[in-house]
Amino acid sequence: MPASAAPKPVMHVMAGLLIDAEGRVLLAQRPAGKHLAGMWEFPGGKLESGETPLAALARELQEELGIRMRRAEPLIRVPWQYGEQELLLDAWRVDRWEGVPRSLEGQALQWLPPAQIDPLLLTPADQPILRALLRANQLTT
Ligand SMILES: Nc1nc2c([nH]c(=O)n2[C@H]2C[C@H](O)[C@@H](COP(=O)(O)OP(=O)(O)OP(=O)(O)O)O2)c(=O)[nH]1
Repeated sequence: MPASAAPKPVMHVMAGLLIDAEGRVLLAQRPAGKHLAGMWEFPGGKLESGETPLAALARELQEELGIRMRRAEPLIRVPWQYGEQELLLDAWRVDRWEGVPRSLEGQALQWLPPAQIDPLLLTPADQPILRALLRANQLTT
């Protein structure tokens, strides 16, 4: 099989659901010119080679929002496919951090109660993540 026909490796993407004291979650808007531009997502990004998932999440939150992640717990892993690219979207709840999240990469940010998020404004792969968050919240209230 020619190298070009080899399947692309699955892309492992970390997504951090920052939950504030009022139970709101932080959303970031994907910038113009990128895949899924204009859609809302959870801050995060791809693992770099040799990086552990949690180290990658902590790095992305530092780079994008300027915060130091202090506590995270796994929420759901969502296998997805965008065109030829297979993805594993690895979503964690982050409920403790240092610093005030701010936009360091020009992305719009907003805090919303999960029940008020319109799933259609999220990337398609984030819709199962939102459902998992709403389910988890129902179990704890
Ligand atoms: N970070 C993040 N990516 C997501 C989410 N939902 C979702 O479908 N994705 C997709 C969008 C991209 O196709 C892929 C990886 O996103 P990324 O943020 O690391 O990469 P990017 O497209 O911004 O590109 P790059 O400039 O960082 O290389 O994951 C999400 O909630 N957070």
